[in-house]
Amino acid sequence: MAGFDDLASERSKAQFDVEEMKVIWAGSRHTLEVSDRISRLVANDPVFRKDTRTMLSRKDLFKNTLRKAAHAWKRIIELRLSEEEAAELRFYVDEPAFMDLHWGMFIPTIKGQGTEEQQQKWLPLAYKMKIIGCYAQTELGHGSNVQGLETTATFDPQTDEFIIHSPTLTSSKWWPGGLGKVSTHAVVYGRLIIDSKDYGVNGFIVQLRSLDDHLPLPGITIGDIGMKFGSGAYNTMDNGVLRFDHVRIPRDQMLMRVSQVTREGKLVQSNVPWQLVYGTMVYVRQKIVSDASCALSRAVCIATRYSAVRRQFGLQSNGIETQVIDYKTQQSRLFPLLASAYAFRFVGEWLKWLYMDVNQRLQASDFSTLPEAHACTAGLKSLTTSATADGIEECRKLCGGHGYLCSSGLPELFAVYIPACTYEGDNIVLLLQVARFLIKTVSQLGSGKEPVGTTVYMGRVEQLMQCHCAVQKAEDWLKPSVILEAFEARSMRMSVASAQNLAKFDNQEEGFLELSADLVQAAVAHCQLIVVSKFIEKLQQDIPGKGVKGQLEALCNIYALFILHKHLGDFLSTGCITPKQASLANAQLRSLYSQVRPNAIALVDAFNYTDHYLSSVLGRYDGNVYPKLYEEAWKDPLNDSVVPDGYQEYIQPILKQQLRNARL
Ligand SMILES: CCCCCCCC/C=C\CCCCCCCCC/C=C/C(=O)SCCNC(=O)CCNC(=O)[C@H](O)C(C)(C)COP(=O)(O)OP(=O)(O)OC[C@H]1O[C@@H](n2cnc3c(N)ncnc32)[C@H](O)[C@@H]1OP(=O)(O)O
Ligand SMILES: Cc1cc2nc3c(=O)[nH]c(=O)nc-3n(C[C@H](O)[C@H](O)[C@H](O)COP(=O)(O)OP(=O)(O)OC[C@H]3O[C@@H](n4cnc5c(N)ncnc54)[C@H](O)[C@@H]3O)c2cc1C
Repeated sequence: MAGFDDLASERSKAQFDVEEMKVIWAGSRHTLEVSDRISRLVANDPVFRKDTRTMLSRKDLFKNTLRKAAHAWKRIIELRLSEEEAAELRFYVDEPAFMDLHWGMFIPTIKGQGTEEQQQKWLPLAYKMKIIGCYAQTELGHGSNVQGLETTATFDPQTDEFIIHSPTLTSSKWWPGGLGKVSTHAVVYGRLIIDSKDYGVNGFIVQLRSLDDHLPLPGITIGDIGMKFGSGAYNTMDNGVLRFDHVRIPRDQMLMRVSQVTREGKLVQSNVPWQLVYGTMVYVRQKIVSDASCALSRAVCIATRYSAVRRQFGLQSNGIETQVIDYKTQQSRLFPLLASAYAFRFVGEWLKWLYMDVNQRLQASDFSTLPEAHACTAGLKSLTTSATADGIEECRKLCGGHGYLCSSGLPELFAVYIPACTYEGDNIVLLLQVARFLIKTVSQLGSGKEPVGTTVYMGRVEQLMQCHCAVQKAEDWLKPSVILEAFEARSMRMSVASAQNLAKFDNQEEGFLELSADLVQAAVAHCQLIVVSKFIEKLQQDIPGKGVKGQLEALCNIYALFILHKHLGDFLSTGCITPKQASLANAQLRSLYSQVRPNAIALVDAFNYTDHYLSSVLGRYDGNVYPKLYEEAWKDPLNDSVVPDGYQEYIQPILKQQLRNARL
């Protein structure tokens, strides 16, 4: 049978130890064990079925999500799951819900921005889910511009309270997940006003709904903002609207780690930088980078398996057609995405480390690495989510017509994923933050302040502005030092050119706006360098398992040379490489595709995804695509009856009309 045989035969061709690659992908043997166990637990639990999701009405879909969330919480308690296991369970349940915001933003905000006393008061309630919280920052009129928020929190010294108010329609909170129908509490961001003076944006814990009957508290108007893109998809989430009419909260519900308001109404700044008010966004952006590798690898797994099962044209001697994965065009679209999935996995791992490191330093009042952490999380969030959103759509096209069916799993994955390019910071706005950081770094070169972290390479500005790529033959592109130098030189030269152009403006802010499109490209170049360099660093670690390191080297080179090929204009116009070297890079890329080809199925098997998680007929582990596609079609509610509802009202009259016309 086609499919079964194809995938079995592909697996037998693998030239590396798949089980060891699974460990590399998971991060450790322990993580693999946890993820494997929990994914099976979820797959075998009927409550977590997801095959009807795209066909449910919004109300039924939402109720179904509530049921799953409640069941997930019950299982977490019953099985005494650790935090790590609970997070895996949430991952494999694979349905955005209010819990994500409660655990992913509300709790981290209290931890990061609350004082010790505030943490002691609120965290136990939140951990036991006696309250459910969300993160209410964005407003109808302001999302990207956080300093432009309009909600006010005015201190009333008479009662020792803040009055939370929405002064305009555009100040209505708009978008927060979990807010619309579920959350009992929110961290609300608003302008702190004391004695008519505006002290900028701060976070406040506000109770929204009664803990007895879930009704909104007096002065609060609250609801869901409506259907979003795609069927199923992110519509499991109750993104909400919220307005305050002079709602009073006690003074101690302002999050006071960064600044405190005293009983007398005095604002006292602590020694931590005010940017910590933005801290939750740094945490979540870091998480989003790891999630990008999951979403991309999932799409790539589906497209790769299907490409080995699908056959078109080119009858071989045995009378069967060619597997589409053997077409070079298919490989040149698919394998860079496979390589990107691995690249994002490793840069995500590194970013997690960076975040932990900065957090530890913050606890010890060392704030020196905060700007670097902000630039890296913002830039990599932007780079990886944009590439993943595009990559999922490319995987849909790689699956031809069947990729457009919901049963392929790709339309819903795309619809769920694409808002990641917007939430936690619009991707362009975030790249502009990176650009500011780069321009600042360049402007400080030669001032005695050495660049640190991911900008260390800028310390070699003279060498990087002048160096010439040493490639003479295609294989030279396999040397990590050659690749690194080309990427460093490109990024350096683009940042320096932007800084030089900026210097021509009398007004730097005006210049920044005028040059912003170029600045964004410089930021992309820097972020791509980070991804390439972290992949290369990963390969310098001890990597056990037959053939594993070789496969990862091939993927690393594919990622780097694919990016070089895609952004050839940058590399050529900055003089980092010559046209001849570009064509050698392309030749090397083709040869790398041939190297990966026999291992492609094993490389996606290493993600260790269950069929439940993939939820794709095309990506099934056994490759049994056609019988299952056929079977799925019959499950559509339209096929419940042979003659459709509406036949007599709408089809029959047309047919009869045509009959009369024909007789005329
Ligand atoms: C069943 C139970 C299961 C349990 C387990 C569950 C597990 C779940 C766990 C985890 C899941 C995690 C995932 C969570 C789900 C994700 C869903 C997503 C939901 C979406 C949420 C949102 O979207 S929230 C809203 C996000 N909003 C934004 O991102 C707004 C973007 N805008 C900004 O960030 C700022 O406005 C901007 C930075 C653009 C501009 O700031 P501004 O102050 O106006 O000015 P600027 O001059 O540019 O900056 C000043 C100064 O500050 C520096 N800086 C800026 N930002 C930061 C920062 N974040 N950190 C540090 N520093 C920062 C900037 O560089 C400047 O510095 P200097 O140049 O002055 O040195
Ligand atoms: C699914 C989803 C879930 C969300 N969940 C939450 C949540 O839980 N809590 C919460 O508080 N918020 C949430 N948000 C809101 C989200 O954080 C904002 O939508 C996001 O920060 C982008 O802001 P915006 O919508 O104002 O976009 P805008 O800033 O209005 O962007 C519109 C366009 O303008 C461009 N633009 C904006 N500023 C600049 C600039 N300075 N220079 C150049 N171009 C610019 C952008 O690139 C974009 O093309 C969510 C959003 C979505 C889609």
